[in-house]
Amino acid sequence: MHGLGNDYLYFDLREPIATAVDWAALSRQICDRHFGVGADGIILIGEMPGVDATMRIFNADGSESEMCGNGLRALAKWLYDRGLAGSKQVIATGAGNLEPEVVETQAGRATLIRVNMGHPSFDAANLGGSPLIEDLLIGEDYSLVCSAVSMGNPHLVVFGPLWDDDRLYRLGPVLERHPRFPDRINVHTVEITGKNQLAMRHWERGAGPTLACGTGVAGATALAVRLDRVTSPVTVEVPGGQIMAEWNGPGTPVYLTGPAEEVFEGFFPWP
Ligand SMILES: N[C@@H](CCC[C@H](N)C(=O)O)C(=O)O
Repeated sequence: MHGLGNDYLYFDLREPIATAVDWAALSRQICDRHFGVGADGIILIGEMPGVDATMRIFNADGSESEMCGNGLRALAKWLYDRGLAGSKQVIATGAGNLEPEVVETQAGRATLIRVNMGHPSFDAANLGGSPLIEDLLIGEDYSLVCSAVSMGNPHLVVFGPLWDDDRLYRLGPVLERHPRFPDRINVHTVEITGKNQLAMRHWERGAGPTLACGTGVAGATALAVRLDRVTSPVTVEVPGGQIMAEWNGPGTPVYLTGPAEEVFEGFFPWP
């Protein structure tokens, strides 16, 4: 399934499987776009009392993340389309219990999902001591003004004209592994394109360039509102399409509204 081209392979683990699986290794292997199926990561669907489902996400390089915004919308669609949950859901993630709601359907299938993504955190402690904005030194004599935000997972935002491929592919991996962020970080170039509009490109931790990053959109929108650069609601243009983000300031959660699509279903031959 995918949300705006940010694609994941989902494993339904509500019935436990007999084999012990190295999920990190499986993710690396199956997400390879030439030697595997190809995806930005894998998502494990599980069960737990009190919620509609649980979700774990591994990036294509095998690293595990706390959360995935596009992946969560697609999981909500999966549950809804199969009659496993209603339109208002609660899904347990590494970033806490989050609440997707199916807001549009076609022929009984979810097409648009609005998600309460939880509260953004600009708290220094979440990002290895990074303040809201700083001059991040890259190499010996080059620095970038960056902002950092956590949506359960960490994001670095660089406001300014949208980076071209050359800049994204050069700076993305360097910033992802900047020593300031020992757990690595998702990197976003963000251009303010209107009072209620942003354009973004992403270099994701563990996945590289992706067509969309939901938690990144949520975090960047909260930062842009907090810095008085846009007013909520905000339409965000990402390489894979458009998504809507809302944030009404400190003490309130970020909401994201966007599509999700299912591409195929199959059976995995567990050894
Ligand atoms: N694409 C996702 C985020 C996936 C995890 C991320 N790469 C990380 O390591 O934190 C989204 O839509 O939020």
